[in-house]
Amino acid sequence: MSDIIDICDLKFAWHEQADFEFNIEKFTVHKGEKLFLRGPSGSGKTTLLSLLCGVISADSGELTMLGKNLTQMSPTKRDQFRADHIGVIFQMFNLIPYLTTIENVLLSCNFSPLRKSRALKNSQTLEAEALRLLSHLDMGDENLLHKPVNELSIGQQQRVAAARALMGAPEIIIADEPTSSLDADRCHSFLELLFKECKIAGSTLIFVSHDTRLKEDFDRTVTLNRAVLKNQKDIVTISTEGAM
Ligand SMILES: Nc1ncnc2c1ncn2[C@@H]1O[C@H](COP(=O)(O)OP(=O)(O)OP(=O)(O)O)[C@@H](O)[C@H]1O
Repeated sequence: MSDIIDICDLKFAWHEQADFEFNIEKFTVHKGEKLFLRGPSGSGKTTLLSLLCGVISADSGELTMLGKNLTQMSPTKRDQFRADHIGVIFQMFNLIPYLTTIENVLLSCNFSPLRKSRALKNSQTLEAEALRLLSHLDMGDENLLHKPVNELSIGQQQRVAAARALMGAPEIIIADEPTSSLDADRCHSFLELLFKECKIAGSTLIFVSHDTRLKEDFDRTVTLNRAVLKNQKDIVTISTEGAM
């Protein structure tokens, strides 16, 4: 299996005096993998996702995605890289409340001609592709499509956020605790839909959750460990369960 993400000797601290430092010797994610990322509160899950999304940059080391070293890119190039190659599902979904379901899904293509052209390979128009994805996620009902998203239930908003992330078939989907506000049944059915769509799009999934019951459904579990060291800094390392 080829690697889609490769981290080598990466170091990151929020600032010089911070009591928290990332120190990742080696971390790889394979193409098409479904990865479950866990760790106690404060262990750095969101920080790692921010590094992967290029919102922040490592202090040293290498973070290579799709063969490109993000640590050598300018912030503007990283923003474009994220728009082209990464679909993000946020914990609070980050939908635009006054826009409709379909308008929110179309947003993904606004900043990426690449994703726009990929979406148009699947369907004749962007609207048709958004509708196709929303239908697969059980959100194709005409009444729901044209409703402002702040009038949708949490479960419905979550599926709109998933459709937005999947629009234009990005190579990587990053999901930051998207199921935290769902009951067990709805959580399971959401995961099934997400897995199915990632498979169709050929996307690699990195999924953060505190709910370790979900990990059985994933190819591999990665745990962030925060170790308190004598020099007052906590160093975060990574350990893995499951086949590499
Ligand atoms: N913007 C920031 N500036 C300074 N320190 C930060 C910032 N964001 C996070 N931290 C610190 O980095 C460490 C890791 O935080 P992070 O949010 O990545 O953990 P987490 O595992 O996602 O936690 P949780 O599960 O509670 O969301 C914490 O010590 C936190 O205080």
